[in-house]
Amino acid sequence: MTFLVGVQPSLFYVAIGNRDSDSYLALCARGTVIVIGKAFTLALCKFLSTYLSIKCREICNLTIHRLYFKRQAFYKMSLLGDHLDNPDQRMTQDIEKTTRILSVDLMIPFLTAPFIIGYYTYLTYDSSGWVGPVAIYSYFVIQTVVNKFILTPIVGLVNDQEKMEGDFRHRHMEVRNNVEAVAFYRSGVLENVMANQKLKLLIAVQRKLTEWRLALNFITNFFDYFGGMLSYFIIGVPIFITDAYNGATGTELNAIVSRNAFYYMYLIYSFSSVLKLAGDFGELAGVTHRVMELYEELTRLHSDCLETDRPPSTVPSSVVVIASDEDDKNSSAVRTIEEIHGKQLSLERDEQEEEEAQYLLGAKTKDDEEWPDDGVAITVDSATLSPPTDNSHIIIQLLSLQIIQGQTLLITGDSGCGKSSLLRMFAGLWNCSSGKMDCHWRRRSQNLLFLAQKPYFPSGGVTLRQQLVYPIKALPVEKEIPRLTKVLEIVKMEHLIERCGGFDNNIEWDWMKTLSPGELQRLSLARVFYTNPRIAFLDEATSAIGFELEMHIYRKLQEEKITYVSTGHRYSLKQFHDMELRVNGHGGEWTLHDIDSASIASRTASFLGTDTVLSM
Ligand SMILES: Nc1ncnc2c1ncn2[C@@H]1O[C@H](COP(=O)(O)OP(=O)(O)OP(=O)(O)O)[C@@H](O)[C@H]1O
Repeated sequence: MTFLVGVQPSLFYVAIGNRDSDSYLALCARGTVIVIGKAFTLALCKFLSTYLSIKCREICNLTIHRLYFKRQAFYKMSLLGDHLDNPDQRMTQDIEKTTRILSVDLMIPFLTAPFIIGYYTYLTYDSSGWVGPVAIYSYFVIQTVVNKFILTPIVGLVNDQEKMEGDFRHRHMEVRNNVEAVAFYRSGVLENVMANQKLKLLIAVQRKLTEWRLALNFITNFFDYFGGMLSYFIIGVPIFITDAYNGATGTELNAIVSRNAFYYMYLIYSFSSVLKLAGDFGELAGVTHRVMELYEELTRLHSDCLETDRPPSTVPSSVVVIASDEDDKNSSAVRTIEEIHGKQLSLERDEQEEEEAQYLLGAKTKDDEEWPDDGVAITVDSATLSPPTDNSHIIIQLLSLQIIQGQTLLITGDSGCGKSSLLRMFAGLWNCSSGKMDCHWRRRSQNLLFLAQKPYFPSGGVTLRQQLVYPIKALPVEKEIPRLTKVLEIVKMEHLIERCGGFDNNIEWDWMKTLSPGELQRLSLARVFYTNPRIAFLDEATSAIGFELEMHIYRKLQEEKITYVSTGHRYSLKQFHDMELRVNGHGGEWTLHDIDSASIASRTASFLGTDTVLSM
């Protein structure tokens, strides 16, 4: 199409020069059709390449999501992957940029360039002999060498700029997530200074990049415009030096000059376009590097997997269990991943994937029998625990104990002694540095449910039902309503039903910011009553709740026959536990002993009504 559009003026020169009105009208009609064709082709190319970039983005994002959400990789990455900045930015922006530059900006020019350059080289040779192609090719080589020198620093700077952008945005996210605390501290000025520091770093890199781009743009524009002149230098060769068109009339010469100029200019333009892609390549290299770093880090984390209670097959990141009543279990168990979540995209489809999905749906898997069940959930044998990033800090030394269904355990100790860290070890998030910890049950929420110290409620159109059944996925099942209402009544949060406009109303407000800390803790505990796990691990789960409500909740846990392992500071908690593990926090010392619940209950009774908090 470009060729037809390009030679059209030379045909006009002939028709107009010969005063041939019939040819002139025919050329007008032909020109219109060609332009329509060209416009349509260009629009179609853009459409297809954009479509391709969307598809590529989907594939890359789904692949990285799978690795990121699989087996707590996101946790390990935030804990151990300090050298990898802003994984969220890499997933949300860098992948989009990579696929857009690759598919929209680079692919079509790159695919078509060899054909265009080959064809126009032939046309140039045909009309000017070897002088034309040699001149244009030499011109291209010089341009490439100059570009190369400028492009190398640009790649590094693009990489830096992306990192600074991420840090800058992260600073603002942090303020947004903690608006209330910042307002209470009245620390707006300090936050301003810290945000400005990040901004300054970003602006400095952007300035440098802009300066290098000035040089790049100057060189590119210079070669662009000089290319226009070069085509006329070449046209002069057959006319003035080789006398090839001596016999041509003025009109014919006009047509020849117009046609040949188009050939040479288009060849030069094709080379310039390929070189202009160099800028895009620089940017592509910068962002692709960031995406690949993330991919490699995630692959490394999985090759070095800490989790041992699950077969090493990949658990599809988006597989979650549908809330179902007992009698629904069998029907939900036969659902495939596709039925539940729509088509899943998986590059390395795993044989065990379906099996894992069934396991998460509550169906028995064939190796379920391999898991012994004598009521012992966890055995810790001479385990020494340190934070993963600091082996010299010993939290607990040579700990030996068993977590058994039916036997409640209270972990006590001063703040920072390592109570939450022990739960991290039980949950398989941290490994013991020596000794052994075996989890005899599959770590799923129906067996072992962990409530973190800081409650978590996802936001963005999540319904009350979904919050209650988290971490499983809820479908609107009418008959579950009495059960959900009962669960809310236990934690005295039934007023939420009205506030949320029912169980299935999409809530737009931020749960974490709107509900009080006590309400958030009560709603977390509602999840325990809903899930009804065999053992619940409660990390200071009642610290923001009044004394009486705490007693009520622990009594309900006992009524529901849910075994629990709690951490906490309140003396009153002791009466609800059989054993106490006291962590001393000095070089990892600890003591484990039975609790005489009866005497503690009578002592606690004397405090009742005063809501006194006593340190243990
Ligand atoms: N990711 C981490 N990297 C390094 N050290 C950590 C990490 N997380 C916790 N620690 C350290 O491990 C120790 C134990 O922390 P942990 O959160 O278990 O205390 P805790 O007993 O639960 O405290 P609190 O009662 O205040 O909740 C602390 O000294 C803490 O600073």
